[in-house]
Amino acid sequence: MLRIAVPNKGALSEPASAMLHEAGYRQRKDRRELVLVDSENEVEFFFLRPRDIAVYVGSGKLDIGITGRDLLLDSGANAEEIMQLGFGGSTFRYATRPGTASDVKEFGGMTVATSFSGLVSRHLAEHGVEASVVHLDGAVETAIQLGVAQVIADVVETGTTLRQAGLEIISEPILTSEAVVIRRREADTGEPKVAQFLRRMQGVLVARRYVMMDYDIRAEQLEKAVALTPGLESPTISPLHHEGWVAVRSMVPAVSAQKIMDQLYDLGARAILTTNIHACRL
Ligand SMILES: Nc1ncnc2c1ncn2[C@@H]1O[C@H](COP(=O)(O)OP(=O)(O)OP(=O)(O)O)[C@@H](O)[C@H]1O
Ligand SMILES: O=P(O)(O)OC[C@H]1O[C@H](OP(=O)(O)OP(=O)(O)O)[C@H](O)[C@@H]1O
Ligand SMILES: [Mg+2]
Repeated sequence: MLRIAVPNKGALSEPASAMLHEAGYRQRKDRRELVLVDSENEVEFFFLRPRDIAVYVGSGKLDIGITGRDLLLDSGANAEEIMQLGFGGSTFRYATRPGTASDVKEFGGMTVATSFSGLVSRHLAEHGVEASVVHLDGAVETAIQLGVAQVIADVVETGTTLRQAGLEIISEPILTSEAVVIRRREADTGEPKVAQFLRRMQGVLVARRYVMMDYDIRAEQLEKAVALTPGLESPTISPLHHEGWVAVRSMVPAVSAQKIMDQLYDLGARAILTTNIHACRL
C-alpha cells in the first residue's frame, strides 16, 4: 500500500481532496475520518495537519505527501518537492505599518512575528539582518497592533488580510508557494506505485488545463490551422467524405480556446467544437 499524507484542514485541504477524487481515489466523506484505506487502488490516506506532513514524509513514515512549498521549506524536513499541483498559490512576504521600513536590511533590532519561524530566521540570516523572530500560531497580522512585533512575515494571497490590518508589503516575496507533492529525499520516485500516483495527478492537471478541439477545414488551409493547434504531440488529421476537406482533432490550452476558435473560423474552419477532457494519461 502506498501511504499518502493529505491536509486535514486549512486552505489546501479541500482542493487536495478534490484533486485526488478526480484522479480516481476514494476520499473521506466525514472530516473526522483521519485514515482512509482505498483498497481498490492500494492506497492509504492519512489526513494530517498541513504543517506536520513534511515531518512524516521526511522521516520516511509516509511515502508521499501533499503540502505547501512554504510549509515544506519551513519544516527543514528531509523531503523534497516532486510535483507542483497548481492550487494553493500564494506568496510569503514581510509587511509592516507604513513608514516602519522599506527594505529587509532595515529590520535590524526589530521583532518579526510569523508562523514560519524556520523560513524567516534563515531568510534574515541570509541577508545579514539581526532581528528577533517571535513564533505565533496564526493571525500574525494582529501582532503589530498589539505591540508584539514591528514586522510580520506571512502568507499573502489576495492581500485583503494585510490591507484590513493597515499593513503594507515590504520588499520582494521571500518565496512563491503552491501545493506540491513531496517525497523523502533519496527515495526512488520511479518506484512503480509512486510513478503511477504521479501519472494520475499529472493526468488531472492536463485534463484541467486542456480541452479537446475538433474542426473541419479545407486541406489547403491545413498547415496554417495546425500551426494554431499543434497539440501536445501532433494533431490527428482524418479525411472527410466532402472532398478537399479534412477533420482535425487536437488538445489546446483551455485559457486560449475561445481565441483559437475565432482564429480558426477566420481561416475558414467550420464545425469547431471543444469538449472537456475528463481524465488522461500522456
Ligand atoms: N489564503 C490562502 N491562499 C492560498 N494558500 C494559502 C492561503 N492561506 C494559506 N495557504 C497555504 O495553505 C498552507 C497551509 O496553511 P493554512 O493556513 O491552510 O494551514 P493552517 O494555518 O495550519 O490551518 P488553519 O489556518 O486552518 O489553522 C500553506 O502552504 C499556505 O501557503
Ligand atoms: O492575502 P489573503 O487573501 O488575505 O490571504 C492570506 C491570509 O490567509 C491565511 O490566513 P488563515 O485564514 O489561514 O488564518 P491563520 O493566519 O490563522 O492561519 C494567511 O495566514 C493570511 O492571513
Ligand atoms: Mg492558516
